[in-house]
Amino acid sequence: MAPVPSPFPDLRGGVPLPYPEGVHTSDLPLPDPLPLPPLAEVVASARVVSVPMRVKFRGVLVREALLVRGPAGWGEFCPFLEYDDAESAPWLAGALEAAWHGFPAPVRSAVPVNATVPAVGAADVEGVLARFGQVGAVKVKVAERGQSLADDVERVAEVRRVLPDAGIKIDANGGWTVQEALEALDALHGFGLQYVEQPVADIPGLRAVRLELRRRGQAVLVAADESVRRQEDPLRVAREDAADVLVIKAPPLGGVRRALAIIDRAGLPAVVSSALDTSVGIRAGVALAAALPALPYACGLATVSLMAGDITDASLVPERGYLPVRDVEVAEERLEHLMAGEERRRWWLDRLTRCYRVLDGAQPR
Ligand SMILES: O=C(O)CCC(=O)C1=CC=C[C@@H](O)[C@@H]1C(=O)O
Ligand SMILES: [Mg+2]
Repeated sequence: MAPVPSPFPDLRGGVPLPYPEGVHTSDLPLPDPLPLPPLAEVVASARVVSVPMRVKFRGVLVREALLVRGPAGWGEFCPFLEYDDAESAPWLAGALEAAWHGFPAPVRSAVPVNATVPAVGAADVEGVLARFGQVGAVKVKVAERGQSLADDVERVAEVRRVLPDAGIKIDANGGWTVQEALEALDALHGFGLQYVEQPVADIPGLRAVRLELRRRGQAVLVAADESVRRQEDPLRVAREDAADVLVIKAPPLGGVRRALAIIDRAGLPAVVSSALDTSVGIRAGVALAAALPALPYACGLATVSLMAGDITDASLVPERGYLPVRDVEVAEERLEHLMAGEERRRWWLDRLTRCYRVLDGAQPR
Protein backbone atom coordinates (compact mmCIF):
# COMPACT_ATOMS: atom_id res chain seq x y z
CA MET A 1 0.00 0.00 0.00
CA ALA A 2 1.21 3.51 -0.77
CA PRO A 3 2.02 5.58 2.37
CA VAL A 4 -0.63 8.09 3.42
CA PRO A 5 0.74 11.54 2.67
CA SER A 6 0.73 13.98 5.56
CA PRO A 7 -2.18 16.37 4.93
CA PHE A 8 0.22 19.27 5.38
CA PRO A 9 3.65 18.01 4.37
CA ASP A 10 5.14 21.50 4.44
CA LEU A 11 4.69 21.54 8.22
CA ARG A 12 7.30 18.85 8.82
CA GLY A 13 9.91 20.48 10.95
CA GLY A 14 7.50 22.89 12.52
CA VAL A 15 7.35 25.75 10.01
CA PRO A 16 5.07 28.35 11.64
CA LEU A 17 1.63 28.69 10.13
CA PRO A 18 0.54 31.82 8.36
CA TYR A 19 -1.49 32.89 11.39
CA PRO A 20 -0.85 36.57 11.96
CA GLU A 21 1.13 37.22 15.12
CA GLY A 22 -0.80 38.88 17.91
CA VAL A 23 -4.22 38.69 16.21
CA HIS A 24 -6.18 36.92 18.84
CA THR A 25 -8.49 36.98 21.80
CA SER A 26 -11.42 38.99 20.61
CA ASP A 27 -13.52 40.24 23.50
CA LEU A 28 -16.68 38.47 22.34
CA PRO A 29 -18.33 36.70 25.28
CA LEU A 30 -18.53 32.90 25.09
CA PRO A 31 -22.00 31.55 24.22
CA ASP A 32 -24.48 30.81 27.00
CA PRO A 33 -24.58 27.20 28.21
CA LEU A 34 -27.12 24.95 26.46
CA PRO A 35 -30.36 24.18 28.37
CA LEU A 36 -30.05 21.14 30.68
CA PRO A 37 -32.32 18.09 30.36
CA PRO A 38 -34.01 16.99 33.64
CA LEU A 39 -31.55 15.20 35.97
CA ALA A 40 -33.86 12.19 36.39
CA GLU A 41 -33.84 11.65 32.62
CA VAL A 42 -30.05 11.84 32.50
CA VAL A 43 -29.60 9.42 35.41
CA ALA A 44 -32.14 6.96 33.99
CA SER A 45 -30.14 6.74 30.77
CA ALA A 46 -26.72 6.36 32.42
CA ARG A 47 -24.44 3.33 31.88
CA VAL A 48 -21.02 2.99 33.50
CA VAL A 49 -18.30 1.05 31.71
CA SER A 50 -14.80 0.01 32.64
CA VAL A 51 -12.51 -0.50 29.65
CA PRO A 52 -9.06 -2.12 29.95
CA MET A 53 -6.15 -0.46 28.13
CA ARG A 54 -3.76 -2.44 25.91
CA VAL A 55 -0.83 -0.30 27.09
CA LYS A 56 -0.51 1.74 30.27
CA PHE A 57 -1.25 5.36 29.38
CA ARG A 58 -0.81 8.34 31.76
CA GLY A 59 -0.67 5.75 34.55
CA VAL A 60 -4.09 4.37 33.57
CA LEU A 61 -4.65 0.65 32.96
CA VAL A 62 -8.45 0.67 33.10
CA ARG A 63 -10.50 3.60 31.81
CA GLU A 64 -13.92 4.22 33.32
CA ALA A 65 -16.67 6.25 31.65
CA LEU A 66 -20.33 7.07 32.18
CA LEU A 67 -22.40 7.09 29.01
CA VAL A 68 -25.74 8.88 28.74
CA ARG A 69 -28.38 8.57 26.08
CA GLY A 70 -30.66 11.37 24.90
CA PRO A 71 -32.75 12.22 21.87
CA ALA A 72 -29.67 13.09 19.77
CA GLY A 73 -27.69 9.93 20.63
CA TRP A 74 -25.04 8.97 23.19
CA GLY A 75 -22.69 11.21 25.16
CA GLU A 76 -19.65 10.33 27.25
CA PHE A 77 -18.80 11.73 30.69
CA CYS A 78 -15.28 10.65 31.66
CA PRO A 79 -13.34 13.30 33.59
CA PHE A 80 -10.13 11.79 34.95
CA LEU A 81 -10.58 10.39 38.44
CA GLU A 82 -8.45 13.06 40.14
CA TYR A 83 -10.52 15.97 38.75
CA ASP A 84 -12.80 17.68 41.28
CA ASP A 85 -16.45 18.53 40.61
CA ALA A 86 -15.82 22.08 39.39
CA GLU A 87 -13.28 20.80 36.89
CA SER A 88 -15.48 17.84 35.89
CA ALA A 89 -18.74 19.76 35.37
CA PRO A 90 -17.84 21.03 31.86
CA TRP A 91 -17.26 17.39 30.86
CA LEU A 92 -20.89 16.73 31.76
CA ALA A 93 -21.99 19.72 29.68
CA GLY A 94 -20.11 18.12 26.77
CA ALA A 95 -21.81 14.74 27.28
CA LEU A 96 -25.26 16.35 27.47
CA GLU A 97 -24.58 18.40 24.36
CA ALA A 98 -23.77 15.21 22.43
CA ALA A 99 -26.81 13.28 23.69
CA TRP A 100 -29.48 16.00 23.83
CA HIS A 101 -28.41 18.59 21.24
CA GLY A 102 -26.14 16.88 18.72
CA PHE A 103 -23.22 18.53 16.97
CA PRO A 104 -22.71 21.55 14.70
CA ALA A 105 -22.47 20.88 10.96
CA PRO A 106 -19.13 19.50 9.72
CA VAL A 107 -17.06 21.19 7.03
CA ARG A 108 -15.08 18.03 6.16
CA SER A 109 -16.00 14.34 5.94
CA ALA A 110 -12.85 12.84 7.49
CA VAL A 111 -10.29 13.98 10.04
CA PRO A 112 -6.55 13.23 9.84
CA VAL A 113 -5.27 11.56 13.01
CA ASN A 114 -1.93 10.71 14.54
CA ALA A 115 -0.79 7.50 16.14
CA THR A 116 -0.04 7.96 19.84
CA VAL A 117 3.00 6.28 21.33
CA PRO A 118 2.96 6.06 25.14
CA ALA A 119 6.23 6.15 27.11
CA VAL A 120 7.13 2.57 26.12
CA GLY A 121 10.64 1.24 25.55
CA ALA A 122 12.04 1.61 22.03
CA ALA A 123 11.65 -2.14 21.48
CA ASP A 124 7.86 -1.81 21.85
CA VAL A 125 7.40 1.16 19.51
CA GLU A 126 6.90 -0.80 16.32
CA GLY A 127 4.23 -2.98 17.94
CA VAL A 128 2.35 0.07 19.23
CA LEU A 129 2.51 1.80 15.84
CA ALA A 130 1.19 -1.32 14.13
CA ARG A 131 -2.12 -0.91 16.03
CA PHE A 132 -2.82 2.36 14.20
CA GLY A 133 -2.26 1.15 10.64
CA GLN A 134 -0.96 3.73 8.20
CA VAL A 135 -0.75 7.24 9.62
CA GLY A 136 0.84 10.48 8.42
CA ALA A 137 1.79 11.68 11.92
CA VAL A 138 2.76 10.33 15.33
CA LYS A 139 2.63 11.84 18.79
CA VAL A 140 5.25 10.46 21.17
CA LYS A 141 5.06 10.76 24.95
CA VAL A 142 8.27 12.01 26.56
CA ALA A 143 9.47 13.20 29.99
CA GLU A 144 7.84 10.27 31.79
CA ARG A 145 8.71 10.21 35.48
CA GLY A 146 11.46 7.67 36.19
CA GLN A 147 12.78 7.75 32.62
CA SER A 148 15.71 9.68 31.13
CA LEU A 149 16.19 11.94 28.12
CA ALA A 150 18.10 9.05 26.50
CA ASP A 151 14.88 6.96 26.72
CA ASP A 152 12.97 9.74 24.94
CA VAL A 153 15.59 10.09 22.22
CA GLU A 154 15.59 6.33 21.62
CA ARG A 155 11.79 6.23 21.44
CA VAL A 156 11.58 9.12 18.98
CA ALA A 157 14.46 7.69 16.91
CA GLU A 158 12.63 4.39 16.67
CA VAL A 159 9.44 6.15 15.48
CA ARG A 160 11.49 7.95 12.83
CA ARG A 161 13.09 4.64 11.78
CA VAL A 162 9.73 2.88 11.43
CA LEU A 163 7.97 5.84 9.76
CA PRO A 164 10.62 7.91 7.97
CA ASP A 165 8.09 10.32 6.40
CA ALA A 166 5.67 10.87 9.29
CA GLY A 167 5.22 14.20 11.03
CA ILE A 168 6.37 13.74 14.64
CA LYS A 169 5.24 15.71 17.66
CA ILE A 170 6.16 15.05 21.28
CA ASP A 171 4.12 15.53 24.47
CA ALA A 172 5.89 16.12 27.80
CA ASN A 173 2.70 16.68 29.84
CA GLY A 174 4.46 19.52 31.66
CA GLY A 175 7.18 17.18 32.90
CA TRP A 176 10.22 19.37 32.15
CA THR A 177 11.61 22.58 33.59
CA VAL A 178 12.35 25.32 31.04
CA GLN A 179 16.03 24.33 31.08
CA GLU A 180 15.28 20.62 30.67
CA ALA A 181 12.88 21.36 27.82
CA LEU A 182 15.48 23.36 25.93
CA GLU A 183 18.09 20.63 26.45
CA ALA A 184 15.67 17.94 25.32
CA LEU A 185 14.65 19.91 22.24
CA ASP A 186 18.32 20.33 21.36
CA ALA A 187 18.80 16.57 21.66
CA LEU A 188 15.68 15.88 19.54
CA HIS A 189 16.38 18.63 17.01
CA GLY A 190 17.51 16.29 14.23
CA PHE A 191 14.13 14.48 14.08
CA GLY A 192 12.26 17.45 12.60
CA LEU A 193 9.54 17.81 15.22
CA GLN A 194 6.31 19.59 14.28
CA TYR A 195 5.70 20.81 17.81
CA VAL A 196 6.29 20.06 21.46
CA GLU A 197 3.10 19.74 23.50
CA GLN A 198 3.13 21.19 27.02
CA PRO A 199 6.91 20.99 27.56
CA VAL A 200 6.58 22.67 30.98
CA ALA A 201 3.74 22.94 33.45
CA ASP A 202 2.88 26.64 33.56
CA ILE A 203 2.08 29.45 31.16
CA PRO A 204 5.10 31.69 31.93
CA GLY A 205 7.33 28.62 31.38
CA LEU A 206 5.68 27.87 28.03
CA ARG A 207 6.26 31.43 26.95
CA ALA A 208 9.91 31.27 28.06
CA VAL A 209 10.51 28.05 26.07
CA ARG A 210 8.79 29.51 23.02
CA LEU A 211 10.78 32.75 23.08
CA GLU A 212 14.10 30.98 23.65
CA LEU A 213 13.46 28.54 20.78
CA ARG A 214 12.82 31.48 18.50
CA ARG A 215 15.92 33.29 19.71
CA ARG A 216 17.95 30.17 18.92
CA GLY A 217 16.31 29.90 15.51
CA GLN A 218 14.84 26.45 16.25
CA ALA A 219 11.72 25.92 14.17
CA VAL A 220 9.84 23.59 16.58
CA LEU A 221 6.54 25.09 17.70
CA VAL A 222 5.12 25.10 21.23
CA ALA A 223 1.65 23.65 21.83
CA ALA A 224 -0.43 24.06 24.99
CA ASP A 225 -2.63 21.26 26.34
CA GLU A 226 -2.99 21.30 30.15
CA SER A 227 -2.54 25.10 30.06
CA VAL A 228 -5.82 25.30 28.13
CA ARG A 229 -7.60 22.25 29.57
CA ARG A 230 -6.96 22.87 33.28
CA GLN A 231 -7.16 26.68 33.35
CA GLU A 232 -10.07 28.70 34.62
CA ASP A 233 -9.37 31.02 31.69
CA PRO A 234 -8.62 28.86 28.63
CA LEU A 235 -7.76 31.99 26.60
CA ARG A 236 -4.91 33.08 28.85
CA VAL A 237 -2.30 31.06 26.98
CA ALA A 238 -3.16 32.85 23.72
CA ARG A 239 -3.34 36.27 25.34
CA GLU A 240 0.11 35.81 26.81
CA ASP A 241 1.64 34.58 23.51
CA ALA A 242 2.72 31.43 25.32
CA ALA A 243 1.97 28.94 22.52
CA ASP A 244 1.82 28.59 18.74
CA VAL A 245 -0.77 25.80 18.73
CA LEU A 246 -3.65 24.81 21.03
CA VAL A 247 -4.33 21.16 21.81
CA ILE A 248 -8.04 20.98 22.51
CA LYS A 249 -10.12 18.31 24.17
CA ALA A 250 -13.80 19.18 23.83
CA PRO A 251 -15.11 17.83 27.18
CA PRO A 252 -13.06 19.99 29.61
CA LEU A 253 -14.07 23.07 27.63
CA GLY A 254 -17.77 22.22 27.98
CA GLY A 255 -18.45 20.53 24.64
CA VAL A 256 -18.02 21.09 20.92
CA ARG A 257 -19.80 24.45 20.56
CA ARG A 258 -17.96 26.07 23.44
CA ALA A 259 -14.61 24.63 22.26
CA LEU A 260 -15.25 26.10 18.80
CA ALA A 261 -15.93 29.50 20.33
CA ILE A 262 -12.78 29.34 22.48
CA ILE A 263 -10.61 28.36 19.50
CA ASP A 264 -12.14 31.17 17.46
CA ARG A 265 -11.42 33.73 20.16
CA ALA A 266 -7.89 32.43 20.74
CA GLY A 267 -7.03 32.87 17.05
CA LEU A 268 -4.44 30.08 17.13
CA PRO A 269 -4.33 26.85 15.10
CA ALA A 270 -5.95 24.00 17.02
CA VAL A 271 -5.38 20.25 17.17
CA VAL A 272 -8.20 18.18 18.62
CA SER A 273 -7.17 15.42 20.98
CA SER A 274 -8.97 12.64 22.79
CA ALA A 275 -9.61 12.27 26.49
CA LEU A 276 -8.89 8.55 26.20
CA ASP A 277 -12.57 7.92 25.63
CA THR A 278 -14.63 5.17 24.03
CA SER A 279 -15.84 5.71 20.46
CA VAL A 280 -18.75 7.76 21.87
CA GLY A 281 -16.39 10.39 23.27
CA ILE A 282 -14.17 10.20 20.20
CA ARG A 283 -17.26 11.02 18.11
CA ALA A 284 -17.47 14.38 19.89
CA GLY A 285 -13.78 15.06 19.19
CA VAL A 286 -14.34 14.18 15.54
CA ALA A 287 -17.34 16.55 15.46
CA LEU A 288 -15.14 19.37 16.77
CA ALA A 289 -12.29 18.63 14.35
CA ALA A 290 -14.77 18.33 11.49
CA ALA A 291 -16.35 21.73 12.25
CA LEU A 292 -13.12 23.73 12.57
CA PRO A 293 -12.51 26.14 9.68
CA ALA A 294 -8.81 25.12 9.59
CA LEU A 295 -7.24 21.84 10.67
CA PRO A 296 -3.52 22.11 9.98
CA TYR A 297 -2.33 19.09 12.01
CA ALA A 298 -3.36 15.49 12.48
CA CYS A 299 -5.55 15.10 15.58
CA GLY A 300 -4.92 12.89 18.63
CA LEU A 301 -8.20 11.02 18.19
CA ALA A 302 -6.98 7.53 17.33
CA THR A 303 -6.70 6.37 20.95
CA VAL A 304 -9.41 3.69 20.73
CA SER A 305 -6.54 1.72 19.16
CA LEU A 306 -4.85 1.78 22.59
CA MET A 307 -7.89 0.26 24.32
CA ALA A 308 -8.76 -3.39 24.67
CA GLY A 309 -12.53 -2.87 24.40
CA ASP A 310 -15.19 -0.52 23.04
CA ILE A 311 -18.95 -0.03 23.21
CA THR A 312 -19.60 -0.44 19.49
CA ASP A 313 -19.03 -3.07 16.82
CA ALA A 314 -17.70 -0.34 14.50
CA SER A 315 -15.08 1.57 16.52
CA LEU A 316 -13.82 4.97 15.43
CA VAL A 317 -10.30 3.79 14.57
CA PRO A 318 -8.18 5.19 11.74
CA GLU A 319 -8.55 4.09 8.17
CA ARG A 320 -5.36 5.04 6.30
CA GLY A 321 -4.67 7.86 8.73
CA TYR A 322 -8.18 9.35 8.88
CA LEU A 323 -11.28 8.99 11.05
CA PRO A 324 -14.56 9.23 9.16
CA VAL A 325 -17.12 11.78 10.36
CA ARG A 326 -20.00 9.49 11.27
CA ASP A 327 -22.20 8.50 14.19
CA VAL A 328 -21.45 5.60 16.50
CA GLU A 329 -23.94 2.85 17.13
CA VAL A 330 -23.65 1.54 20.68
CA ALA A 331 -24.05 -2.25 21.09
CA GLU A 332 -26.07 -3.32 24.14
CA GLU A 333 -24.12 -6.56 24.58
CA ARG A 334 -20.84 -4.60 24.67
CA LEU A 335 -22.23 -2.25 27.32
CA GLU A 336 -23.18 -5.34 29.35
CA HIS A 337 -19.78 -6.92 28.86
CA LEU A 338 -17.86 -3.77 29.92
CA MET A 339 -20.30 -2.85 32.73
CA ALA A 340 -18.50 -1.50 35.82
CA GLY A 341 -19.11 -3.04 39.24
CA GLU A 342 -21.93 -1.73 41.46
CA GLU A 343 -19.64 0.34 43.69
CA ARG A 344 -18.06 2.12 40.71
CA ARG A 345 -21.50 2.65 39.15
CA ARG A 346 -22.70 4.40 42.32
CA TRP A 347 -19.51 6.49 42.44
CA TRP A 348 -20.05 7.71 38.90
CA LEU A 349 -23.76 8.42 39.41
CA ASP A 350 -22.94 10.47 42.52
CA ARG A 351 -20.31 12.37 40.54
CA LEU A 352 -22.78 12.94 37.71
CA THR A 353 -25.36 14.32 40.14
CA ARG A 354 -22.89 16.69 41.82
CA CYS A 355 -21.63 17.95 38.45
CA TYR A 356 -25.20 18.43 37.22
CA ARG A 357 -25.82 20.71 40.23
CA VAL A 358 -22.70 22.73 39.36
CA LEU A 359 -24.02 23.19 35.81
CA ASP A 360 -27.53 23.97 37.01
CA GLY A 361 -26.16 26.71 39.28
CA ALA A 362 -24.43 28.31 36.28
CA GLN A 363 -27.51 28.33 33.97
CA PRO A 364 -28.73 31.77 32.81
CA ARG A 365 -32.01 32.51 34.66
O1 LIG B 1 -3.16 13.43 21.58
C1 LIG B 1 -3.04 12.21 21.37
O2 LIG B 1 -2.34 11.76 20.46
C2 LIG B 1 -3.77 11.20 22.22
C3 LIG B 1 -4.43 11.69 23.44
C4 LIG B 1 -3.48 12.05 24.56
O3 LIG B 1 -2.27 12.12 24.37
C5 LIG B 1 -3.99 12.27 25.87
C6 LIG B 1 -5.27 11.86 26.18
C7 LIG B 1 -5.74 11.90 27.49
C8 LIG B 1 -4.99 12.44 28.48
C9 LIG B 1 -3.76 13.14 28.24
O4 LIG B 1 -2.83 12.97 29.26
C10 LIG B 1 -3.10 12.88 26.90
C11 LIG B 1 -2.49 14.22 26.51
O5 LIG B 1 -1.74 14.77 27.30
O6 LIG B 1 -2.72 14.79 25.46
MG1 LIG C 1 -1.08 16.43 26.06
